[in-house]
Amino acid sequence: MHILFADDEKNLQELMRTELPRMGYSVTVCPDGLTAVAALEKESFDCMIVDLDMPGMNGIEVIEKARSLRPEIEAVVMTGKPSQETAIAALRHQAFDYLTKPSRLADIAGLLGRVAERRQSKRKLAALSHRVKAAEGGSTLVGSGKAMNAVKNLISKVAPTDSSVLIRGETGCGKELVARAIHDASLRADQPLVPVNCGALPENLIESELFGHCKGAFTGADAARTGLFEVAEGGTIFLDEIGELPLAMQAKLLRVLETGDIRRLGDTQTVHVDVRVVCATHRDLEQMVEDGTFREDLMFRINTFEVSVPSLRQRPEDIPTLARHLLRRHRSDGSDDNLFTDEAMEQLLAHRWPGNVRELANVIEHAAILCESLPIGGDDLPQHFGKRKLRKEIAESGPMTLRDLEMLAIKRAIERNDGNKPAAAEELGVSLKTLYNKVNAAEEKKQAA
Ligand SMILES: Nc1ncnc2c1ncn2[C@@H]1O[C@H](COP(=O)(O)OP(=O)(O)OP(=O)(O)O)[C@@H](O)[C@H]1O
Repeated sequence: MHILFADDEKNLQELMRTELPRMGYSVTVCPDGLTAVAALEKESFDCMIVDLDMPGMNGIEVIEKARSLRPEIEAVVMTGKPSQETAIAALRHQAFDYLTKPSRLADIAGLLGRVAERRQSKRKLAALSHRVKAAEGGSTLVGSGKAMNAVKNLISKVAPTDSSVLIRGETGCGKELVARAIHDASLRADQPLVPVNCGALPENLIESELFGHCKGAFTGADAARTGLFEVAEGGTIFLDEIGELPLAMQAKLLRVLETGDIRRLGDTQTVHVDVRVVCATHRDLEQMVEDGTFREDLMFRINTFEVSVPSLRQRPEDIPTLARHLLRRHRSDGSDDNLFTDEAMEQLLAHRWPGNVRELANVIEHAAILCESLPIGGDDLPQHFGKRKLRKEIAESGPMTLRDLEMLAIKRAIERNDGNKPAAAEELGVSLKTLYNKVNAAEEKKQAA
């Protein structure tokens, strides 16, 4: 670590000049606050140790200046006249620690070891966030067709408020991405966004996951655990698949949303949390209310605003941009305006996408792996796109007899299997003999005609 040491005591300056390098750190020693600020303007430091009482500019003023010049720096305050006021001032300026003089070198070494650990954790966290972002593909909502623009417009209006939002849409259409976009455009953007998949949590664990538990609250609760509502403090909790929440939990969630107070399992005290709630579902909540499986009061509480994310079928105009964007998650080669052949793009546009953008993302990943050099061609797409081609041919061919239809399916299966008839028969679920009989019968019919 590179350390800035600022103190007007000459003997301390000398001591640090020799001892800090012996501990393995490089150091710049300054005799007063103004020189320290000048050093901060010139280079970056991992940590600064500043004396509180220095001529010209005191330690707190130096820290204040450092916060704007080098926001990442860890600050340690040193003083020969400790007082409650100076300790509070140091805390307010987010000082890492507060040392009283005279300090033992062993204490300073221990303290710098802790600073180094914190720097390392911060770096690891930054690297992890970077990896998570890369894996999730960032939070950019791709799509500029009318339907998607309406969604973006609504997001920009609701994001800055603190209202609850209910995001609706088919599976894989981008509900979580919309939740991220709402969080990122809100005043809570610097605080955590905590996604919870209510459908993936076992019923007996939901309460402790959301609200936490005390040690010994139930068999197996060997240690206290912080719930996700507390983890999201100051930020947003995203309750995905809210329709899957059991009725008993719905009642508890409603209470939390109304009071902002949570109670850890096994605790007698409540804790107040400041968390914005964004929920999502692909289920028909109104129908669930009618069926008695979703509480009406909870539905009213969570849907102050509703954002409906269109299915991919409803916005085919976004498929080319989305396909290019998703391909760029895996491939950086090729030229942006020639990433897919016309045939491949036609197949993508003709598909119905029941799994929406997630299905498109999977298809593109598959193609990105298979395709050696871009553009992606029709053959790089998964096999079921061939079946889709069949559906398109049927749709376009006008009236057909059942026999014609059967022959078309046989022809395409043989093509797909590169002329391998046993494989085609297996795919069609018939014996090889039946396949030959049908092909021969069709040939005879053709010749007779
Ligand atoms: N408009 C979009 N722009 C870019 N990527 C998108 C878009 N919509 C969805 N995706 C991508 O598609 C995948 C699925 O999206 P997401 O998880 O947000 O869907 P979901 O509706 O929350 O799914 P589920 O219903 O299964 O919870 C993700 O990889 C996401 O990045």
